[in-house]
Amino acid sequence: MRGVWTVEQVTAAEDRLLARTPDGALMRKAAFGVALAAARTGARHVVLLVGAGNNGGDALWAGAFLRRRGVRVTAVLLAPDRAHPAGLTALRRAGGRVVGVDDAPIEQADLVIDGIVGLQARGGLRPDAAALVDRVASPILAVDLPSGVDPDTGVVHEPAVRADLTVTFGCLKPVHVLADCGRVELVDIGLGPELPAPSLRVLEAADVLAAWRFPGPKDDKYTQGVTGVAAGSSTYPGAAVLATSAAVLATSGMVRYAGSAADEVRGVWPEVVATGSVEDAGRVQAWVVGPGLGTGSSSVEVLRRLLGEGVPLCVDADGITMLAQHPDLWDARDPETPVVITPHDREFARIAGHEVGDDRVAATRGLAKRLNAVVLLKGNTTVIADPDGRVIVNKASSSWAATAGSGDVLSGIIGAVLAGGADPATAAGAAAWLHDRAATLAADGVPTSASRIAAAIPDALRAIR
Ligand SMILES: NC(=O)C1=CN([C@@H]2O[C@H](COP(=O)(O)OP(=O)(O)OC[C@H]3O[C@@H](n4cnc5c(N)ncnc54)[C@H](O)[C@@H]3O)[C@@H](O)[C@H]2O)[C@@H](O)CC1
Ligand SMILES: Nc1ncnc2c1ncn2[C@@H]1O[C@H](COP(=O)(O)OP(=O)(O)O)[C@@H](O)[C@H]1O
Ligand SMILES: [K+]
Repeated sequence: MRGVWTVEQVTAAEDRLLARTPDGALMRKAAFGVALAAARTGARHVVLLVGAGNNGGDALWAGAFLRRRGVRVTAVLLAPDRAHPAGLTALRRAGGRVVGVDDAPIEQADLVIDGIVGLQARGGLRPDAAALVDRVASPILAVDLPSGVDPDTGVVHEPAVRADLTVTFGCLKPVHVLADCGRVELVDIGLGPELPAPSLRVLEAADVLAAWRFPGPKDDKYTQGVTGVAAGSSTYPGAAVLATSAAVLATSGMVRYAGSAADEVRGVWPEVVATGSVEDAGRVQAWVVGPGLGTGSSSVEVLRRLLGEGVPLCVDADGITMLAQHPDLWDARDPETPVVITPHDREFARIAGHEVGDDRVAATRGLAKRLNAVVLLKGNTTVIADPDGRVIVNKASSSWAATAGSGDVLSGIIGAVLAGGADPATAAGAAAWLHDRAATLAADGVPTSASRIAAAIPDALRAIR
């Protein structure tokens, strides 16, 4: 698990660290990390874009270190009267060239270092900076974060820098897990002891494995957690097959299916215990409800019944629409029963009563608190919020999951991990992580489909075991 801290948290921690470190030491440490990363690219001529603050200071100091290694360095000052004085002196002493915007040798650079703005960034690039960035054809190394991208929300305020590599300091900030920063390198500046509990978390392979339930010598088909799937309709039997497939492939215990697509499900998966209705389904340890289910009165009653069963529930697709249309459905639920809802943006708007907006983390966190449910907001970056305020973020490794029915697969995986007994937010996070890997594996560089994503679940799991 990796932690992510907001600008406010980082700034407070840096203030405490600054108070007990010699003047300028932190910046030089940070800048040295930038210089090392720049040197590793093999660039012979580095152009620094230098803004008014400490972010520009980092770039200037990095330029000084690079110059001492024999690299040609030209600093372009965007705010000449406010450029970091010590950094500027260091660069000049090392033999670096300093020019104004009009003389920027952008086209001659092998590497451009973006020191325009850092943690204090507000809005997009100003016109003079934007005009320079527009001319860049070489790789760009962003200091701390790509300028023009909001540090806390990851919103890209055009025009913005598109970085190939971002070198950040002390800890990851939200921008690094919410936006495209290229490859992200973290330089240790000793901030760790000053940091509070992280604002966001990113799961790693080991966390995903730990959330999964694998059979041991004492297990049988029931003890690993039975997953129930209530999905599909005569119009959408495919959703039932997809969600069930994912549940079958994600766990080795038992999967029950209840609904009107029992024949279709049985035809694909003879091992699934399929019945026509949830009343006849038998006991499960978690339910997936909603994909392709429809929103008519009988579907509403299915959802009401399952919300009252007292087992963890993943509510997706039509299930979310029904919760939005009939808020009284929540009354059927014991508030202690974990519920995970998995909206995409339009479903989010339906159930929240407002658009997601720019701050996807805040929106997801707010809805989770209001509904007392885990909310998984889908997209290229999936945000998972627990009602207690904890948030997991999963940035996709590819966009191949943007294909019809892949959400049904995700809900099946979530149900399986929930049935295995994982904490609901962790289950949702681990499922999103694995779903993304399965999509990337299934695609292998060319378009794929939801069935293939489901079929790649075992390979995705095998790759991390
Ligand atoms: N505080 C510390 O201990 C450390 C800070 N470091 C660096 O310091 C940076 C933060 O420095 P600052 O607090 O000086 O702030 P910045 O360098 O982020 O911002 C500088 C100025 O740019 C202005 N600005 C905001 N948005 C802009 C935009 N879109 N275009 C142009 N200008 C804009 C701001 O109003 C501010 O006055 C970090 O990102 C990091 O690079 C590092 O040296 C590590 C240590
Ligand atoms: N651009 C994207 N990059 C990566 N993953 C994506 C992207 N767009 C959607 N996804 C993922 O694909 C799945 C789509 O789910 P959903 O919108 O419910 O589709 P459907 O209703 O067709 O099943 C979600 O897991 C979502 O996070
Ligand atoms: K920057």
